[in-house]
Amino acid sequence: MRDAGSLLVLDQVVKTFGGVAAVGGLTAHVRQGSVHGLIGPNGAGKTTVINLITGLFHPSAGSIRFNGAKLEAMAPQDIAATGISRTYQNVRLFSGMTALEQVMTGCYLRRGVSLWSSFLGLPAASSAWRSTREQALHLLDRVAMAHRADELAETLSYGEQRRIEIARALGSDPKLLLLDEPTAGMNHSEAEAVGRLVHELRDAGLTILMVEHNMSLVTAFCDSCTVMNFGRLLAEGDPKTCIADPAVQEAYFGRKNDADRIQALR
Ligand SMILES: Nc1ncnc2c1ncn2[C@@H]1O[C@H](COP(=O)(O)OP(=O)(O)OP(=O)(O)O)[C@@H](O)[C@H]1O
Repeated sequence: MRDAGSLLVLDQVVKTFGGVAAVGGLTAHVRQGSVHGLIGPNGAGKTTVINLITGLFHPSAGSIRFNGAKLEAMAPQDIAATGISRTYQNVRLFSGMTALEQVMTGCYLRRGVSLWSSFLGLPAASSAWRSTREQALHLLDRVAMAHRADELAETLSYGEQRRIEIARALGSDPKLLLLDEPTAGMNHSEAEAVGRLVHELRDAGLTILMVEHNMSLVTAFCDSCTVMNFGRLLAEGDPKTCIADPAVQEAYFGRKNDADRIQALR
C-alpha cells in the first residue's frame, strides 16, 4: 500500500476557484525522509497544492493527511504546529532586520513566550531571548550563513536571502519543509548549493517537498517526484522515469507532431 511509509498523503484533492479547478482530484504521496519534487508546467497547480497543505486554502474536496493528522479543515497555525513549515515563491524577508533577527522570528513562533513577559523584561523572556538567539545562530550555521548574521537582509545576495528564508523556516523545528521554487532566479552554482543543502537537511532527518522548474536539479537532488498538469497527476515516482514519460514530455514541450507542424509553417 502506497500510504505506508508516507509522511504526507493527498487523496483526491480538489480546489476550485470560481468554477475553475486549480487542483482537480490530485492524489500524491511524500515518503518520510525523502526529497520529493513537485513539478509541472506553469499554472499546473503546484503553488496551490503548497497553499492547501499549509492551510492557506481549504480543499473543495478530498483529504490531506500528515503524520496521522487530517489537515484539510485545520487553520494554518495549527497545521504549522503539527510540524510543517514553508518558504515562498518570492523572497519574503522583513526589511530593516538582520539575518539573525529574521531567523529568530521563526524560532520565537515555537517558543511561545508571552508578549507581556517580553514587554516587562521578565527573566523567562530574557532567558528565552538568549536561547532563541543561540538556536538562530545554529540554524544560520546550518545554511552556511553564520558569517552574515549581523547583515541587514536587503544587503544580502538573492541566493543568501533564500538561505535565510530556509533557516527561518527551520526555526519551528519542522518535520516537513515545503520549498516553493527555492532556486528561482539563481545561477547554476547557487542552485546546486541549494540542492546540496536540501540533501544535508534530509540526511539530518527532515522530509522536503519542493516545487522546482529546473529539471536537472530535480533529477540530481530529488529522490522522487509528482508531476502535475492542469491540476491533475501526470506521473509519480523516480524523477528520471517521470521526466522521460511521453505524457510529461508532451505537457512540457507539446506533441512532436505539433512541433513539426509549427516548424513547417515557418
Ligand atoms: N487565488 C486564486 N484565485 C483564482 N485562481 C487561482 C488562484 N490561485 C491560483 N489560481 C489559478 O490556479 C491555477 C494554478 O495556479 P498555481 O499558481 O497553483 O500554478 P503553478 O503550477 O504554481 O504555476 P507556476 O509554475 O507558474 O508558479 C492557475 O490557473 C491560476 O491562475
